[in-house]
Amino acid sequence: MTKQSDSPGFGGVPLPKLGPNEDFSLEAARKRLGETFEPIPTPELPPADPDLDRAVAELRRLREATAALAHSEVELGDIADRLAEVADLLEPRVPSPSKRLETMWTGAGTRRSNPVAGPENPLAPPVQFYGCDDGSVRAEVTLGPVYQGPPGCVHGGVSALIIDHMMGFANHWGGRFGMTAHYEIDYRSPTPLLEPLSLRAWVQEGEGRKTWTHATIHAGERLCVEARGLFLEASVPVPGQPGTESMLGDGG
Ligand SMILES: CCCCCCCC/C=C\CCCCCCCC(=O)SCCNC(=O)CCNC(=O)[C@H](O)C(C)(C)COP(=O)(O)OP(=O)(O)OC[C@H]1O[C@@H](n2cnc3c(N)ncnc32)[C@H](O)[C@@H]1OP(=O)(O)O
Repeated sequence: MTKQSDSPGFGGVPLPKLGPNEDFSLEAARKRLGETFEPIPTPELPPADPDLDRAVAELRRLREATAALAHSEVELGDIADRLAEVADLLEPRVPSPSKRLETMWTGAGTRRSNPVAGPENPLAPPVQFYGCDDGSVRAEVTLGPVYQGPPGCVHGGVSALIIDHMMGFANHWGGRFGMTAHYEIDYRSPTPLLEPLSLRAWVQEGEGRKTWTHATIHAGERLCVEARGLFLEASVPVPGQPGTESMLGDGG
């Protein structure tokens, strides 16, 4: 894959080291997370086109940059025109949103396109999860200003999004599946932007259709967020495939 160009940052503030720039090799991850683990045994997840992930990674750079446009010295009219040019080029050539919902459920679709870990989704940080021997899933991520809630801190809803997804992934790692039926979150201390956050989730208990799962977000040693969720195994109709139902968990 072509390396994403290094960004000098905007307005003199270095950009956070977001997912696409990180070294996701197993060795690097082991060093970062400091434990014995293997990556989630997903099938190979190659992009449909070798330049796909790079194109979306560039969109992420734009996302961070546009979030800072209001306080920049750039000529905004020119920027708006150039961005419109790219959008005009893309829009007529990409599938409709409903068609996209169908392709998301083929092959590695949901894993590559979900809003937390999907490399194909510009909204995703993206977070790369690893499955550990102890049954938990872990990840490390640094979030930038687009995810801000309180001053300098991650928006609570963004933490909830990440937590919901990682509990789902923990279920998957634990061989259990389900729709989120209920979850509760305690925000124990502010969750900082621009600092590495350690994410962890694990299945606490499973019985019949029900799975109870826990998750935490730490900044260093400090606990920022903890959550408990109840997941219920359920079949969901798959877009574009009438009569097909997917048990959550087999879509990747
Ligand atoms: C999604 C992508 C998957 C991709 C997979 C790729 C591979 C894996 C890789 C990566 C993992 C990705 C992870 C993604 C994570 C994202 C997860 C989400 O965002 S899910 C969307 C939000 N959730 C909904 O939209 C549910 C909406 N709700 C429903 O559809 C239903 O309410 C449902 C299915 C949850 C339950 O409905 P019923 O009719 O089946 O349940 P009843 O029969 O009423 O209850 C069964 C039991 O559960 C209890 N129950 C039901 N709801 C409860 C609740 N809210 N709180 C407490 N208990 C509840 C009941 O009291 C009952 O308990 P008693 O059997 O009597 O003991």
